[in-house]
Amino acid sequence: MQAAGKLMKVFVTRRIPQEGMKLLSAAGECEVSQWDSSEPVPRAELLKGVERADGLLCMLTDKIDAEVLDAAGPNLKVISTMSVGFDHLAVDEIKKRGIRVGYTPDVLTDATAELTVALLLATARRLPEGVEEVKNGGWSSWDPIWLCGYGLSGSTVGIIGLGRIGMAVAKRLMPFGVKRLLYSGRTAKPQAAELNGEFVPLDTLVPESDFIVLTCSLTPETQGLCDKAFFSKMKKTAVLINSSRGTVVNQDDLYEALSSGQIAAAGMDVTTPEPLPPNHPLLTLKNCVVLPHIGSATYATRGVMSVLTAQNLLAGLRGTEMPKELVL
Ligand SMILES: O=C(O)[C@H](O)CO
Repeated sequence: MQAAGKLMKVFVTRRIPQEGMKLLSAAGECEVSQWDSSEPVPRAELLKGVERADGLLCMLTDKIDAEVLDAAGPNLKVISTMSVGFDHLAVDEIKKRGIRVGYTPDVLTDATAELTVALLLATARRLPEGVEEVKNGGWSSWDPIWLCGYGLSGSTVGIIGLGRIGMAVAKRLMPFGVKRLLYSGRTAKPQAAELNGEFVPLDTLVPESDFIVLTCSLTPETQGLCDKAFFSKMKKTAVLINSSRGTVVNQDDLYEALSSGQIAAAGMDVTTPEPLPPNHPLLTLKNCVVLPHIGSATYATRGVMSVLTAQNLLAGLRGTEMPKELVL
């Protein structure tokens, strides 16, 4: 509990939407210091900023490990991340020290699902290539065999990780005339029944899907899941979409699969590293569409995420129930 009149020390690792910052200052309970930049906080500044902090408001770009927790010291009660993913947090270390964690599930589901569908359509129907051809004079006439791609109608869609976002993606794709919805993951999901989703092993999903969508979390089981062996089982006409985490895909193997025609195309909103260097081999391929991790990037969603992150932080500081606490 806060001693009377004493402000809790909070470090915010980035410039965030003002709704969230307003909430923190309106609470009048914390002394906030902030890395006030649109670039990630350098490691040395993070280690300095977090010293003696009671609360840390961080981003998915900040690696919160034992070194950061040691630098913070024993006052740290709460870490509130402005993300639904938490693979950047050393959960075991955090749990050991009794620090609570807040995160932002649900509020970004619709925006992320919408972007995933947009990326799938853009990749399958070759939109970036088409736009480029219009600009560079490559469009000479309407051509019966030019810039053909793959459509969803009558297709089989395979979703790996049918959680909140996976389900929202599936709901949006079915009205395009998808014939079969397959999904793989740890457990069968009762909610998949409303879409006639079939829970199948990966060995079935991979060879039978026309579109494979990755919406799983990054875990030891999913790290490097999409590798040479995985791509060799996919249809040559299949499209891979990744809106989970970059390291679920082995990018060297993906490059091979795309450049050799082993698979048709890939659309990735997440990469390793982020940002992907502009000279990365994947960016030389026409059948690879890469976005800069913008799944949740609508004005409204980012505003709501910042508010929820601030609410979680304040609740953690007060020792009350958080709107969205990660159960460690
Ligand atoms: O984990 C998250 O929150 C997404 O990847 C970005 O919004």
